[in-house]
Amino acid sequence: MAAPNSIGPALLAANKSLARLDLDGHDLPPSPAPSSPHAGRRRYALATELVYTETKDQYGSSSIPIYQSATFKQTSSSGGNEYDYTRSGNPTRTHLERHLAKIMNATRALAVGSGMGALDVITRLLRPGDEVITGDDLYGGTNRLLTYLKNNQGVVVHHVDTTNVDSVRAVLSPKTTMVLLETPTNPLIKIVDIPTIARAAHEASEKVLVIVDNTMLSPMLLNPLDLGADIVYESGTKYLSGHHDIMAGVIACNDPELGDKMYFTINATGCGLSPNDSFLLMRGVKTLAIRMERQQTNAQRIAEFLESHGFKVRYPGLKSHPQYDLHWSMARGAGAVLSFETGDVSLSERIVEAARLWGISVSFGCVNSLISMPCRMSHASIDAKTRKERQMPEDIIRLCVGIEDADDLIDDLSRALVQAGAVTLTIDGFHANDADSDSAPASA
Ligand SMILES: Cc1ncc(COP(=O)(O)O)c(C=O)c1O
Ligand SMILES: N[C@@H](CCSC[C@H](N)C(=O)O)C(=O)O
Repeated sequence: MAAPNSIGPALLAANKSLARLDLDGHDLPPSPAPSSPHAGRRRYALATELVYTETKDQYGSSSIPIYQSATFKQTSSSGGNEYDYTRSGNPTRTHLERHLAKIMNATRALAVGSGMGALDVITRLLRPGDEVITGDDLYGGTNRLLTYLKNNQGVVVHHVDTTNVDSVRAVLSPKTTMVLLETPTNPLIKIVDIPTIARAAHEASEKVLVIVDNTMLSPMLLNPLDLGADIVYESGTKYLSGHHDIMAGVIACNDPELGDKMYFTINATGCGLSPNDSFLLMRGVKTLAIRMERQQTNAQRIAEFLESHGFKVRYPGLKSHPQYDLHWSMARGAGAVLSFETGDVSLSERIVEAARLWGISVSFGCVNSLISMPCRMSHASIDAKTRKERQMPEDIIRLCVGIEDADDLIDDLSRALVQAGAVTLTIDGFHANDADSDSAPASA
């Protein structure tokens, strides 16, 4: 991808002798070392930029060292060093944040201890009486935090069907301060029109911030800031790190004032990502392109396999997805999370429990494939009544596809489907068994 703007190399060279440079050879910002305002400039295709970083330490280290230090010595009693304390800033975290800003097409990125930590930092911009518009299919933890803010902080939260722009317009008002979107939604894989909603929101209220949770696609497949969002955040626990060995959250924006306000919260509350986890996230990000490529190829095959056997599959890589065109007008890929229904909760239970290669686990975006029942697991914090009102099928199974061999994954899923009694194995292959429900798989 072409760089939107590149820093003039001549300008950098001219100032080099005067400037104090950090590990990346960037001018050092004033303490406490926020991400550089020019961090988000890309020169190469994303797959290259994910890998390409320069550390310019005295040893020519090829990956960022872990500055496992809580405090930093100063040259005088009034300071004098870029970093004083890791809660306020740490060289490993700064290196990661600059790298993230670049790949998220942002001027500022901030790394915190989890995806929910990222949303907490963002929602601390809200004041009592502020109004938030968000979806009716949302990650359970997001729903929980918004409900807390509604019950305890005087924030008004409207849950509407964000796939319908008119439903959003109907509740937009000058009091709206945030519109919080997920696309594809977790777990119903509904697609939200970011540019149209962002335009409508900005027309309705000057102070509105359009926030996109990009956890399901990652910057590899979607850049919400380029589509009109003001802030993008995601759980770095998922695709960005890719191995389920850390918890992390990432926030990015292009407004320096907004970046400063969120940095203030991170420093004040102490939720910045640790040096060790910053290192691991940095390492994970480098393989994002190759992991995502493999994960989506696998996911596409599995979605087609299930659909061809009569299951109702939700995946934006399938032409049958009702918002296929909208998804592809915004995104560069379909991601690797899909869900399907069986028509029967106990049948779903049996399928999940019969799988061997697919780990029964919450989360997604990892190299391992996972299977789960969202209503009992990732979304159990949404009470049963609300789940029903929001039309979340209790039998829905979510598959989070990893990098294993696709044939092995399909074989294991086929075996689980047969063992659970969802399909019958005949001489011609698998045939879905009918269940007494509208959403049951049709007979193949
Ligand atoms: C869409 C989405 N957003 C945010 C989060 C929160 O991320 P974390 O678990 O890293 O706090 C999750 C999962 O937990 C998620 O699925
Ligand atoms: N017990 C956790 C559940 C985390 S769900 C993780 C992930 N976002 C997913 O969708 O699988 C909680 O209560 O938050």
